[in-house]
Amino acid sequence: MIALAGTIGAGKTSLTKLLSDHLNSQPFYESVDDNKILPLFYKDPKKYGFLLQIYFLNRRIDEIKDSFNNDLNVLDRSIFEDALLFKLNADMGRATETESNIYSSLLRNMMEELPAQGHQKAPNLLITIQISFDTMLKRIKKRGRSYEQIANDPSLYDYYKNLNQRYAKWYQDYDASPKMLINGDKYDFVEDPSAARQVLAQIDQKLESLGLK
Ligand SMILES: Nc1ncnc2c1ncn2[C@@H]1O[C@H](COP(=O)(O)OP(=O)(O)OP(=O)(O)O)[C@@H](O)[C@H]1O
Repeated sequence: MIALAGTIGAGKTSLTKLLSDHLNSQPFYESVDDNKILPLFYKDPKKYGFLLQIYFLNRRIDEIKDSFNNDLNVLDRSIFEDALLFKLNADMGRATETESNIYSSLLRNMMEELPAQGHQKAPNLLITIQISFDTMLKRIKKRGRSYEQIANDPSLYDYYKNLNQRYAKWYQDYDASPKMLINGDKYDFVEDPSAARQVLAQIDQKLESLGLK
């Protein structure tokens, strides 16, 4: 499968739709609107941080299991980014060291590739959409999910800034599969059909070089 990555508002969900239509494969979306824990987490991150991670971990393992049968199925977020988000939250004092250690060890255990299993759990390709902090703020505002708005909670500004900064290093260090970057500032694939075509061409080229297409 192909997994999309990128910060909040990067356009993962939109690219999942575009790409799965283009490849004639199945998209896998993690529904944000049905997530009952997310608004609780934004209200009280210290209390709900760990629960939210366990929720996401469980959901993403489900997605991996459901999507493995086609190398070109598209997941709208990779499981590997959750660790980045959780580390940020732990560094901000929203999770204890014990919670953080248990999460890391659980993730490692769940993602371990076993010789007898039919398919690897890591994606065949990770596509990261990179956007600037400015674009991130604009997209979050434009989308308007109330609990994500800085206008309602000014402390989110620093959270988002820190998250955006951490993505560059996270991408550099990521080595669980082949990977590629899409410039989400330069290519507005949601609003501009020609940018969408260019992005799909870049991805096609990468898939061909990996023998997946
Ligand atoms: N592991 C996590 N820890 C904390 N919050 C998370 C985690 N994963 C997702 N979220 C939160 O869930 C919400 C949805 O995030 P996500 O980036 O998956 O979708 P999105 O914002 O719709 O992305 P896109 O616009 O790229 O499709 C955000 O508010 C984000 O902060």
